[in-house]
Amino acid sequence: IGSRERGLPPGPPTLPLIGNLHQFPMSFAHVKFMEWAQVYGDIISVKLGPQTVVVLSSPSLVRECIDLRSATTSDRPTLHIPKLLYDDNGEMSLARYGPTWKAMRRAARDILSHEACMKHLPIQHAEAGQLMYDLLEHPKEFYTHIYRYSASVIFSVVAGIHCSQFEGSVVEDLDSMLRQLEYILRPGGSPPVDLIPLLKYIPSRWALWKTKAKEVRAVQEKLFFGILDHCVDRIKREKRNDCFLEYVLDHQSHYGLDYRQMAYLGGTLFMAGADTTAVFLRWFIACMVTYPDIQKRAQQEVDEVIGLDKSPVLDDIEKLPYLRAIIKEVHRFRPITPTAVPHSATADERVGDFLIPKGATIFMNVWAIYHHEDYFDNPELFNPERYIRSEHGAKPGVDTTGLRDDLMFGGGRRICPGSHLASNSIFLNTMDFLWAFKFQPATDEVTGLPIPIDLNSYNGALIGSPTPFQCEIIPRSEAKAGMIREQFAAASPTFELFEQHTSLQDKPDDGA
Ligand code: HEM
Repeated sequence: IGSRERGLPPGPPTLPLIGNLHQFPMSFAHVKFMEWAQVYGDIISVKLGPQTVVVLSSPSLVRECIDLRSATTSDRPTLHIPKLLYDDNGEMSLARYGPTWKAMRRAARDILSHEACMKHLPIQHAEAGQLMYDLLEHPKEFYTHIYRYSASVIFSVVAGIHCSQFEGSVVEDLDSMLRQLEYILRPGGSPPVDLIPLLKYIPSRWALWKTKAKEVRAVQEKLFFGILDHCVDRIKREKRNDCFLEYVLDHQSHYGLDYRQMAYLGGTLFMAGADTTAVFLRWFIACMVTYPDIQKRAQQEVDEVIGLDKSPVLDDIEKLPYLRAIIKEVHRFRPITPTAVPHSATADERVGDFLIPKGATIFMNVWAIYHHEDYFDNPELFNPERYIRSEHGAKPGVDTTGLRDDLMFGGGRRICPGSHLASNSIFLNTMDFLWAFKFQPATDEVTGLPIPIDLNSYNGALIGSPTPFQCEIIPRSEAKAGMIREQFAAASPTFELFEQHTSLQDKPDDGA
């Protein structure tokens, strides 16, 4: 036990019984995996006791193992804490590859496909308008405004609930639950139960992680069931607003989902969709503040294409190659989920000379691929120009097999189903931001000097959010500030299609 079996990809030397357990990174896993890839190659294996972890660090390997062989590499590893929270298949993004996951995935696709997302554009536009208004009126709280925006888009589309404010709304409930979840999943938050299975049998009174998991489970149940109950109640009151959960309730037997699975399908979408888009937008702002010349050039492009007397619409993005290059570069430079979400193999797979054994956990190290010197010139430099020069931003003459601009959304059958909704938000918001505002460093009140943003400072968890930073967000003209206020006021009829109450404790207005 612990030693690397014959045929496995190479990796760091192992110790008897524990393998590489003593070296396995508890945070910033993408960085350690990349260091190992630089020594042992683009496919490595790491032993955690008897368990094998394979890490892929080249686009062609991701294509071969994750995309082309997705029939056998689309499972998820079973981990102790997620199991305490969701049993085996309760939560779609961690569910085993099987009938329950397939049913949830089919339902999610019906609301998140490219075509379906076109129907969500009016609410995305209206929400984007509120975000602009909030940034205009209270720019210092931009972290919260961005989070409210991205969560409220998902709540509107999935549950028909528009949250006009963070405080006292389901957005705040979701945020507080996600922070509790992060707490129990944090590195060192529990002993290595998955690696030393005997620990699972420690009685709850001595195993704090079990108590905490129970608490989070209860909070999630209250939130997810509360929202689904709310949709049922709305249908009964004949106040439908055509949200996704109403549709799933109507087609329950078609999807084959029970009440709990429907509630948790909604919950998965809230959890997977809110933080991710918000994190991208924060990185975008951080990069614009840090690189004023790039910001200026993008603003020139936006001004030329969109003009001064109208605000951007989604189709404008096609005419903005430089902004599209910036978006790709932000995704490359600071991928939101640097190691994606691990897959697991359901059969032995041979890759070149190596074996990926059945049951192995497979990471695609998006970070290592996007920072690979064989593919990208000076990968640590934020340089959108690379995407103007070549399609995937790669060095000239490099074999780009498998290099996709959407590697940050994962791959194979588990690829992110929310990518269209997320990309539409990102296109709309970044055009809006550049059209309306100038982003610049905050000023240190004592020294009077600009406060730089440290682009290397972020949390090393599954989602790599930049450490909270300050900046100044200034309207580019009074005329634009006026248009933002007018557009926000004009969005009221769109918001009225959704429920306006912001907390599950509030009683919805039944029009009686
Ligand atoms: C920029 C924003 C986003 C990024 C970078 C992102 C990234 C990812 C990644 C890397 C995965 C794992 C894919 C794999 O296993 O290969 C994933 C899965 C998932 N994402 Fe996203 N995501 C984003 C936005 C969203 C949004 C807006 C939603 C929902 C509306 C969403 C819903 C999901 C779900 C449900 C899964 C689980 C899929 C499965 O296991 O079958 N994501 N996402």
